[in-house]
Amino acid sequence: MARVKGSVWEIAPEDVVAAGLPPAEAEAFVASLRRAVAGKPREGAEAAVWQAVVPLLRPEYPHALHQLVYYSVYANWDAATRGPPPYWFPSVQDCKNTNLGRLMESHGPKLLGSSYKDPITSFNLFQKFTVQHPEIYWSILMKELSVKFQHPPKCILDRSDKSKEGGSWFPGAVLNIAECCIYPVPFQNKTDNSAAIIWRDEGFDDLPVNYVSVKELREQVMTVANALDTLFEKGDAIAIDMPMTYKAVVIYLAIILSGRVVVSIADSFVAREIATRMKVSKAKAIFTQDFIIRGGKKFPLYSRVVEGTACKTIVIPAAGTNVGLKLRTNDLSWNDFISRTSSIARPKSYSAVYMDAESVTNILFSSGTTGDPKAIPWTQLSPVRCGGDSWAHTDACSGDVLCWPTNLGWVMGPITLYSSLLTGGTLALYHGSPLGRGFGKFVQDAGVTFLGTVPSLVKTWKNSNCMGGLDWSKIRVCATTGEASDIDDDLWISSRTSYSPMLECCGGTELASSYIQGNLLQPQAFGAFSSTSMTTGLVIFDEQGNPYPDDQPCVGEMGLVPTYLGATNRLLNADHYKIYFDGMPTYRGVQLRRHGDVLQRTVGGYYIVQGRADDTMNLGGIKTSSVEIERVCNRADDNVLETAAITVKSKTGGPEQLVILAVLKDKSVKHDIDVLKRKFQKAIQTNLNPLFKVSFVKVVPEFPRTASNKLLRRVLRDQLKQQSTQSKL
Ligand SMILES: Nc1ncnc2c1ncn2[C@@H]1O[C@H](COP(=O)(O)OP(=O)(O)OP(=O)(O)O)[C@@H](O)[C@H]1O
Repeated sequence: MARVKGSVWEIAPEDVVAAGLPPAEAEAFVASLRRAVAGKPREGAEAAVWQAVVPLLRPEYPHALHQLVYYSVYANWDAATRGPPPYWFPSVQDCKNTNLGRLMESHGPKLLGSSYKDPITSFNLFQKFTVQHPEIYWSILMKELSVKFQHPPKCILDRSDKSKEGGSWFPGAVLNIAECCIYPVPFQNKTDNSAAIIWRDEGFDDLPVNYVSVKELREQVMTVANALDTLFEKGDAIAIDMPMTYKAVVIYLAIILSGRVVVSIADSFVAREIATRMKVSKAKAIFTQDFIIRGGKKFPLYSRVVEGTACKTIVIPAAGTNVGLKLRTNDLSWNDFISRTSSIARPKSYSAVYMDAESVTNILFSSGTTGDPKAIPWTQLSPVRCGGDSWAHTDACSGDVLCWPTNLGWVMGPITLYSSLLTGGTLALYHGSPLGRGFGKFVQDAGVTFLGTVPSLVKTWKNSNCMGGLDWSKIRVCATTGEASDIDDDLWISSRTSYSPMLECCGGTELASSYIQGNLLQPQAFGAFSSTSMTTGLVIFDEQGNPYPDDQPCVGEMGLVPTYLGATNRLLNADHYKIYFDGMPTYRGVQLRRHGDVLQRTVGGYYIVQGRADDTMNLGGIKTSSVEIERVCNRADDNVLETAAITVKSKTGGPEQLVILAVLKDKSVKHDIDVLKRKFQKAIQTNLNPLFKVSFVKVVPEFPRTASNKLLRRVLRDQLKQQSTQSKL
């Protein structure tokens, strides 16, 4: 961490040298810094000062220099009275060229009357309008996506059936959402020759990237759909357990195009987890690879899958054209599967199977952070929500190349697929590990314009410094999701892309989208969400279930207004009502939908996720969240990679005791637990509450995580509970 100054005016050449610039360059840098801030008020104008100095901060500069400037500019910013410090600002001119800005310019005056000013000034007003009139918003937005109905819906939202908490969306509509992804769309400038997918295999980092055109994608999807018809019934559930390669995307779309249901299983699961997911979804078959090639290593996949299921398995070779092992009698290699279309007159043509909007297209599983993973059916409405939210919030459109390293088994897989293919964008897929330089080189060579991440990935890139020298200048928007991000890691990635906005996204598999999300029409602050998403009604309530007023800073559990396009109305392995509604407070006569997150609404209307309600702790009578404590502890010592805060109760009862577990960056460096404890204690007392007392600190090699890499605090709590019987806890 760089030495931080009390203000940007105090930065001297020696600080810049200490941050890594050569002396001659440091002199020039400080001179331009002084010129940039000349005449700016020394107090209260941090945002203007930051905007003035950002153009000087080149992506290739050492991170310590970016830290020095950013933290010095905001050294005296009081977040309690001013909200989180903004680092990215929309301009009136640029925002009129964004998807949402254009939409607001065309419809704002009509919908909001004289209250409408421009997309920046009127953002909040417009968002509120979309909550009250989701039908109007979605009817406008549908014209921007490549969603084509075979029969149009009778209306957008029918609220008459009171037994349906979320209402009926698009009643009467008939379509096939996969078909909507694979045809040219003139108004999106999408032709048969446009790139639908760009991909590269790990290890081929110096070869040109590969392109799949819209026509090629369509023909491959249709061939697979024809092959599926030779083996399976309409409506069958077919699983995919393999990396998110371009072939996996072809298979995904073909299953849906042919009127079947995809069962998404992340490729990291062990045989037992595969078995559970196959059973719950009643899948008839599974697509997989012989191996997974990742980070230069070859991991068995087929053997894991067959240990988990007796279903027919279709095996794609991870490398080359032939499967690299012997298959069970009933299983098929990819080549044998495709050759089943050889007797079909036109194997590359296929008539899509049209279905109701509410038909299931995909069964996904939640991460299982709070308990057993839920089996979540996505209908044809869920992709509409994904595409619509990406169009509006991350500005996905024709010309964009979208990359979000993930898997079709995680919600971000299908979201990224639809966000690219329904908005006219191109999907970028790296077949290999996203942790190393090879991935970063792909981002550069594919011309990625939108880069999605999860916090652990950014942390790895930053700490290994593996992306040095790469040109990521085409990236115009970054995004992060999954768990709370680290402000300094976000600063790192934003600085690597000339301070493009790093949009926070937080939602759920069962929502098919984010309920809070950044956008390009509001100033962005690291680690904070600038708004609820379009049409999302959100209520933060106190422990008695009383809602806080909309415009008031507060902290509490949140609930959603249930009329939420794309959200589930059933689960396959649990009682939907019990999980999402039972015991929830009502708001304006409507029972809220549970999501389980604790949110802080700050001054200025930003949201900060404080973690799951289940992870809330009570320290000396004060309710606080683990995430909040971890945020300050992560920065308490340079050798701390990450921390987990949990509380334990002694067997005899009494107050909850705060335990901080830490993973160190350099595990070979000797650490002193008492010093670490003092540092955590000081950081918590200075930044959060002088009354919070750290009872115990433990250094561990790594944290238990869900397969999607989310910290499992409930497992840590259980482990500590067991240990506490013997230890001094
Ligand atoms: N950007 C983010 N910042 C903080 N937390 C996030 C962010 N994105 C997602 N999350 C957390 O992840 C949750 C959504 O994850 P997901 O849908 O996979 O289900 P889960 O809650 O992890 O699993 P389960 O429902 O099985 O417990 C959010 O509700 C939130 O708690």
